[in-house]
Amino acid sequence: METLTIAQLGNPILRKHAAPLSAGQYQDFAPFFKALQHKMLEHNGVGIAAPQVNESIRAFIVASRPNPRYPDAPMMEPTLMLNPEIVWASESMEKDWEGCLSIPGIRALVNRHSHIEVRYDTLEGKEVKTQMEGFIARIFQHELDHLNGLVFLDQAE
Ligand SMILES: O=C(O)C[C@@H](Cc1ccccc1)C(=O)SCC(=O)c1ccccc1
Ligand SMILES: [Zn+2]
Repeated sequence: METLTIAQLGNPILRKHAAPLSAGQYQDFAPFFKALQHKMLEHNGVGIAAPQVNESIRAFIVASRPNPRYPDAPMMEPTLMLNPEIVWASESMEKDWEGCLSIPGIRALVNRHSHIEVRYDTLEGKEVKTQMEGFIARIFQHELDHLNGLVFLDQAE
């Protein structure tokens, strides 16, 4: 298991637009994605994006779970999402608290779309299209920002 370190705010990699992966590369990155998930769990994250561990590629993990801040958050298996996109976003927005593994100790209120429709590829190269709402939609938007060189403080209220 390669040891990864989490880039902190100020590291220019967090401000880059991450590169898409070609389907032929998915399996090559399998060991890295295992290490990425391990790192997220080590830090009790509910998500993590590849650029946060210095790999500027369009991949992240979403792993919602109930927690003190979001007691009714759904429990979901950590899900790896490759080349993820939002294909539709609701007009309605919701403000709630977020944290970031790259900006420890800071919480901020962030406005996010309350409902989104997303698409992404799985490691096996299968395309998934699905709707998200609530805390999962929030995590997805937070992680997608990381792929586009944004952090939650950029749109904090
Ligand atoms: O930096 C990351 O991408 C991980 C981040 C994801 C995230 C948390 C809260 C809202 C949206 C996205 C974290 O997991 S930070 C860890 C943490 O602060 C937290 C954990 C559980 C619930 C809420 C925050
Ligand atoms: Zn973050």
